[in-house]
Amino acid sequence: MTHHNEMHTRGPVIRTVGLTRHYTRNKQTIEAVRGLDLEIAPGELVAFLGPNGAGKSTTLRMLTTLIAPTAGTAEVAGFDVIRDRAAVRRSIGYVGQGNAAGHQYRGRDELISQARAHGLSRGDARARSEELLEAFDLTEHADRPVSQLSGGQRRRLDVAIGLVQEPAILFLDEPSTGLDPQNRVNLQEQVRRLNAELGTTIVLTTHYLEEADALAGRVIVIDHGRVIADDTAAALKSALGDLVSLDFGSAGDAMAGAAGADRIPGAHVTVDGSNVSVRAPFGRDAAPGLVADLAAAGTPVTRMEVVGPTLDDVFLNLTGRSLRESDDTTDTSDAVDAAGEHEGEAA
Ligand SMILES: Nc1ncnc2c1ncn2[C@@H]1O[C@H](COP(=O)(O)OP(=O)(O)OP(=O)(O)O)[C@@H](O)[C@H]1O
Repeated sequence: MTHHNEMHTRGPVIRTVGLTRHYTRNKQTIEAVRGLDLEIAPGELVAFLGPNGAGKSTTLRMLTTLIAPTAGTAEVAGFDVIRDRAAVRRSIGYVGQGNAAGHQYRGRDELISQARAHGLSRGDARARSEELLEAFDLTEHADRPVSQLSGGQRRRLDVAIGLVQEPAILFLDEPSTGLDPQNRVNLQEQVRRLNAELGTTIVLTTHYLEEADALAGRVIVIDHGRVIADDTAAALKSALGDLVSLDFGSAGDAMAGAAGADRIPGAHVTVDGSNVSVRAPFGRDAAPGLVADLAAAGTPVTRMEVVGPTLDDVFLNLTGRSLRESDDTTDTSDAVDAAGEHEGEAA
């Protein structure tokens, strides 16, 4: 299969320079996105990871031409999001947080007609639609009008509609929100397949660490409208390193343990009573030697635990806040204005 949209560039498919978006609310300026410089190459699978309100959706909405930047520029598929809006739109697929499917149509018809509208042959459109209905547990609901589907079923149909179009570049805004774990797995599989088999460039937003971790080749961590980290999940995590927790028989032994741990390259050591925590790249590899040395010195470790870093640890290290916590807190403060410009979000 080939793409139906030719791009007129060979460089990055997405490039932003100083991309900025402000909102004005109650005479106050909200700097939702603050000077984003990004380059995304063809075929990349990128996750924007960040808490609620970080600016992920706003970024996606600018890249998909739904809202205009306040400042800066963005090119998608080689086209400027302001000057060549129509060309950008022809090159992309987008699944927003709202609903895409028309109410009166049956799910299957909606899928097939979207596939046809994006250039698939009648046969391919049918086959691909059935495949996606199956993948998202929608087969038995496919003949019901969309208006009669539950929130979760509609969400799955929306994601399926985004995937059926087979665009060169696909934007998914929190595609897994509202999906149960099994459907999340199905979604990830479908996204991975589009990326691998068709070379589709995929940019998705998520606040699920596990999803960014499992799915994306590249994780762009966004907080307060800025990029605070941009790398593979593996690189982000290994730069932070493992957490080694050591218990000792006494606080005195722990002090000796901390002194030993300090010699591990890149170690960040904290002591709490008779416990020593060591955060260090390759901490897992250094731990056995440290334990042996301490035993030989007469200050033995009584219990050791090694925990690999998570993306949440990465976020915590960069911001001083947990991604999960900041999620909750921002959520409440934002709730007041939730009715803003957003498309009606599925409950
Ligand atoms: N239409 C709007 N009017 C005013 N402020 C807005 C509007 N849309 C978003 N904002 C504000 O801009 C900031 C960034 O919001 P945005 O939706 O881009 O974040 P997000 O990272 O996508 O979070 P979420 O996961 O909740 O969608 C937030 O402070 C939000 O309240």
